[in-house]
Amino acid sequence: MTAPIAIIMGSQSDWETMRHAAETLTALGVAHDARIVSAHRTPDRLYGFAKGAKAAGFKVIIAGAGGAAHLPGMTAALTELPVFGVPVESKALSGVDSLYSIVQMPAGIPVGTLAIGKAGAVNAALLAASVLALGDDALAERLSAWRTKQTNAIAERPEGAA
Ligand SMILES: Nc1c(C(=O)O)ncn1[C@@H]1O[C@H](COP(=O)(O)O)[C@@H](O)[C@H]1O
Repeated sequence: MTAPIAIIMGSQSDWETMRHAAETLTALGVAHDARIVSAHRTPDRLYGFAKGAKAAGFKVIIAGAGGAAHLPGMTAALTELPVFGVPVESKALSGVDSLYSIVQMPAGIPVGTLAIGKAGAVNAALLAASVLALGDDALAERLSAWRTKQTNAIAERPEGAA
């Protein structure tokens, strides 16, 4: 059976960021499939993946890319599955280029755009899991437990305070 969530990224170099989405999904017990797909460098692979994603059984796509980050938008243009875009932090412009490339989609082709970098990758995974949890009570409970654990890990007083 195909994993319900695809994590795609434009380059191997994005894995350092996108692995945080994979690790969050693993912590939630959600199966996922990570792949390198580039609108620029492997356009045929992107077309085949995005056109076939729904039939393959994917429910949500997380797409991370940096710089001229066309991957999330092009993926959304080719499938009606929900697409969450993660702007990868670029060297030249610190990810602002990635963010702007992903966030300003024209009306009609939506990409849910997250924050730049690790926080965006983690939150993309949590959002994707929330979508799946609408039809999966056991996952909804695991998500709730994940939140509780996070809350409990935060101390009430800062270390070093008198
Ligand atoms: N933005 C895109 C796309 C795309 O949008 O199709 N394909 C690769 N890239 C990005 O190029 C950056 C540099 O890639 P390299 O490190 O391979 O040179 C990566 O962040 C990747 O996401």
